[in-house]
Amino acid sequence: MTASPKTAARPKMAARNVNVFYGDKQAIDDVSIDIEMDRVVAFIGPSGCGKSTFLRTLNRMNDTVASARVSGDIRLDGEDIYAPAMDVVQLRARVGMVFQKPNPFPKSIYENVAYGPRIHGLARSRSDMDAVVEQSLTRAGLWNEVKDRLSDSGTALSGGQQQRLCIARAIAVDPEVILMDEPCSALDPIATAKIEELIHALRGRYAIAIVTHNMQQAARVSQRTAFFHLGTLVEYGKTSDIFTNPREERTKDYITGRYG
Ligand SMILES: Nc1ncnc2c1ncn2[C@@H]1O[C@H](COP(=O)(O)OP(=O)(O)OP(=O)(O)O)[C@@H](O)[C@H]1O
Repeated sequence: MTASPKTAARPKMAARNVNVFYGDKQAIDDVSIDIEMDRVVAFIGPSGCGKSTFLRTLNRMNDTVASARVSGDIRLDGEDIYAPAMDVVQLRARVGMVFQKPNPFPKSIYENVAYGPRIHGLARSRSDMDAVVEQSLTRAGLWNEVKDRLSDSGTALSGGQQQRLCIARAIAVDPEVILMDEPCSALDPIATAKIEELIHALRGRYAIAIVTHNMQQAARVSQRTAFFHLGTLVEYGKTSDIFTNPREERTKDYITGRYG
């Protein structure tokens, strides 16, 4: 189905008629959606409905799965991200990703953030790099907690701090879109609240898509919600409408906890 709520926002990414197969098994069935600038879209739906698979099509992370095959059309600012000429390393800098389990490199806090800008040539000098690291950690809400121990290992931080470090790492290469795949599922409620505050703070600067199992979280952090079921996009619209007045019976059943 095609789903694009009436909105003045500019689509940053446009997916049309996207299908994903793992071998013979179809995981995503004809999904079309716009990901808008300055907004957070939450992908919700029961386990196995294809949320992560669809999220991963948006920066070609499915390329890393040998059996995965993607068809359809996905554009970033009008540019076909599956075109043969697309530089996938560049794409993944423009469309960054934060995973379920925080995965800092086994390197210093500073190096975790500096690594991407260095390989993308985004800092010309040590002082440039220092500025990028400070700005990224500040935007990720972590600077004050780590500024006096930048040479400590990233893996020595708490889980919530590690996840904010991973967000700083994504931010450091100046992305346009940030994809988050259940970023709080390994975190306690306090660390989760910090990530949710951070998502609010980042909203004006990036287009953000978040997969979450937690419907309260979807309601708190997103302005748009996409409900997936059995690989299809059942309903997409304003978060307040999806949660208070869904059009589809299947959406209503899911948000009222009838299944999932
Ligand atoms: N690497 C893979 N190889 C084969 N099948 C896969 C692979 N990854 C996912 N699938 C299948 O694709 C379907 C969608 O999975 P996906 O992980 O995208 O769903 P999800 O909605 O994110 O689930 P969850 O909420 O449990 O994380 C499932 O049937 C799953 O078993």
